[in-house]
Amino acid sequence: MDGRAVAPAAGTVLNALATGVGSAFAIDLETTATVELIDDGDIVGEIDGRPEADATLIERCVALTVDEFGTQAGLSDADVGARVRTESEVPMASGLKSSSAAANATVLATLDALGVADSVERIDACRLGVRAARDAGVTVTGAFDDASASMLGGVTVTDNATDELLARDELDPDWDALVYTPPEQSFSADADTDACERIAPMAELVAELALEGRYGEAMTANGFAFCGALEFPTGPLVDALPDVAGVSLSGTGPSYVALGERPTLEAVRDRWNERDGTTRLLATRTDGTRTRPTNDHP
Ligand SMILES: Nc1ncnc2c1ncn2[C@@H]1O[C@H](COP(=O)(O)OP(=O)(O)O)[C@@H](O)[C@H]1O
Ligand SMILES: O=C(O)C1=C[C@@H](OP(=O)(O)O)[C@@H](O)[C@H](O)C1
Repeated sequence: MDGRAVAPAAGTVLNALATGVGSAFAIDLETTATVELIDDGDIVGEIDGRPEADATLIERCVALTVDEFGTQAGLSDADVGARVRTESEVPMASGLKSSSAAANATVLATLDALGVADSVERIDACRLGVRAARDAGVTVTGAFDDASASMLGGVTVTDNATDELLARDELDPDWDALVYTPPEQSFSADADTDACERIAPMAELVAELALEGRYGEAMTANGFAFCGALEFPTGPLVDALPDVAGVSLSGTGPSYVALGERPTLEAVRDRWNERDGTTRLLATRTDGTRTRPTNDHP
């Protein structure tokens, strides 16, 4: 039994490391997961092109999904094994939610392989991936904000302490996303959480703006606050202002993301291109994670 699913990456409106409340939006960079269920009891993961990277997250996603839904699919989970593989356009540990995209794609691909993808609510599938991320130790809060944006598309606001969806909305359809990724990596699990918690009053203001639908202003305030706490440069934020709708450090960095109309973002791209690293102009996504036929290559 084979399954396949594809999930988008996301950018940050509000980093949840200060208060547990976070907000993110889906962007058009994708991770595809392929799951083959077999009966030898072992679950083995592989990350395309990254043999050294840790596949625990995707292995745990398959295991939890089979535990939860295998019986409904008529399987006895004791014997269920799997080969799971991800192929990804999302740079890893760069603040663009590679872990959420990998987890969502893997959970949905497993549900697809079990033949139950259409009978499981997407938000419940998302919560399974968040559990796997906590078990694999790749997250601080569980990152339900990032995971829900990637699973549902659009923009979400969540409370990661309770895995509650506080809001789901669509961004201005005229906005695209510009993403600048410096050459280094920054793993969420290594972030300075004490420094983030000190800026909780700023995060509370950002949450208010986000819950009023003022996503652009929210993310700019988030950007300056978290660049301060996590000691990332504010230069890329200033490069993008005042013309963009919003600009922020994405997650725990090192990427930055701006929202706005395409001509504005093209001008910012010229400035960000003078910095070391990669700049991408991407669509935002209103759709989230979805299954894909196994013969439909990415
Ligand atoms: N394509 C992938 N397949 C499997 N696991 C992945 C993939 N991408 C990321 N991960 C997991 O997520 C971790 C990175 O998560 P994190 O530090 O939160 O970065 P990000 O901000 O990109 O989500 C990696 O160490 C790996 O365990
Ligand atoms: O691990 C976590 O709990 C989180 C990590 C951060 O994202 P990145 O994984 O992109 O750094 C942050 O934006 C998010 O709100 C919560």
